Amino acid sequence: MPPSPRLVVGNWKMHGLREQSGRLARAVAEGAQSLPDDVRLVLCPPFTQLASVHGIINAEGPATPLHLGAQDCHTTSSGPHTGNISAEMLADLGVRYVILGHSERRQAHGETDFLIRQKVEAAEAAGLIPIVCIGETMQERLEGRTTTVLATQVEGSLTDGFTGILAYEPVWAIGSGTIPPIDELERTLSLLHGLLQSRLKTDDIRVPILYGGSVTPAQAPTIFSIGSLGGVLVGSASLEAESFLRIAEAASFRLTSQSLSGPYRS
Ligand SMILES: O=C(CO)COP(=O)(O)O
Repeated sequence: MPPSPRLVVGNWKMHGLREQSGRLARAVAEGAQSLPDDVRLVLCPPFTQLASVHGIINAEGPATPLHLGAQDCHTTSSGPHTGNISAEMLADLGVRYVILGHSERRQAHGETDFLIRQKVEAAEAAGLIPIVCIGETMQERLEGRTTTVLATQVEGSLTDGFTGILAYEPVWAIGSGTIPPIDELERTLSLLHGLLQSRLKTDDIRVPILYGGSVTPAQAPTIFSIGSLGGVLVGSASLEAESFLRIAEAASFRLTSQSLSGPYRS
């Protein structure tokens, strides 16, 4: 059976005014048409650009490998929550994916695993695919607590029948220009697969695991040499069409077919 397409997700964070966002989305949409068919792209612009980016993606027609994602949602579908956006509102706009529990939200907005799980429930109820971020800080890593931290986050942030996407983003790697040593990353992915098995009480894990943190065109071939990797979550390098598309090209299994026998690919 051919492997599932890899996902290359661009998290634009709080970047992008109308003109620049439009230019970036159009360039990505155009480049996406010539990508290998085992790669899918997701653009996650700020809320203010979702509608216009949706228009640009839609203009490419239903067969486009490019989809729309948001960067957060509220736990409920509507109500007196000034300044918040619900999963239902996102779905209504044509959004398909939503990033939840990003470390920048965990740290700057005090988001807990429990809150994130409630958001995951809301996203699932609205028909969105949640991309749940987890990852250890440098201090936790130095204290040898990575496994415990990841186990707690997987246990607390995911719903019982979770069918979304898990993104492993070591906090210390984000924006640092550094990625974990590749053998360590491979071991962590294997660990996460085991944690998913016990959290979801099944050996048949279909949850793709993405890596995020300083993914660049230069690092991408090394990262994608891990056959079991479901894709990547890209920050800064997604703000330029050329670098984002180069990462997407490197995601194709055609380049990495020799390493497809990863430790837990089913
Ligand atoms: O936080 C990230 C994606 O969600 C990663 O950001 P960078 O790719 O800029 O390190």
